[in-house]
Amino acid sequence: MENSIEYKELFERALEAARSAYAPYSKFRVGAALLLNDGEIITGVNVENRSFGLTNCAERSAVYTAVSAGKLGFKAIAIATPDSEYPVSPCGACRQVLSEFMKADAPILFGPVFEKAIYSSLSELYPFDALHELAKS
Ligand SMILES: O=c1ccn([C@H]2C[C@H](O)[C@@H](CO)O2)c(=O)[nH]1
Ligand SMILES: [Zn+2]
Repeated sequence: MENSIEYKELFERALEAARSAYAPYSKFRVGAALLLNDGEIITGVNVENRSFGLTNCAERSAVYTAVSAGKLGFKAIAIATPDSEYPVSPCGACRQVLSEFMKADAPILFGPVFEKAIYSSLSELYPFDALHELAKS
């Protein structure tokens, strides 16, 4: 499963999305690709602001785009950080938001390129959240 074509495609979509990142301050582009239960992929990018604290991460942009389109049921998420040498994992805020919508065993992969990506899961990145089952179809 870890090298499946499905995950390579998901990661490549995240990488492609990262080109649209709005990151003039950090110059650190991030793209995220959410895999829906029906196979559709929805992407998001980090959107920065000159008031730095208002920055929205790529992961949350993807989730909010999907939910705004009436789509729930997220199977996996890939996060591409092409400007980093090493994998960068989702921040705490994004882990909390992902936990609202994804099952504990949902795969989360992240890396600068697919070949260096780390395969993790929501339960590994955000443990002790198993009791909240609303919206996790
Ligand atoms: O997992 C991550 C890590 C960082 N960022 C963004 C926030 C900010 O715009 C830039 C630098 O931290 O990268 C994300 O979107 N997702
Ligand atoms: Zn984040």
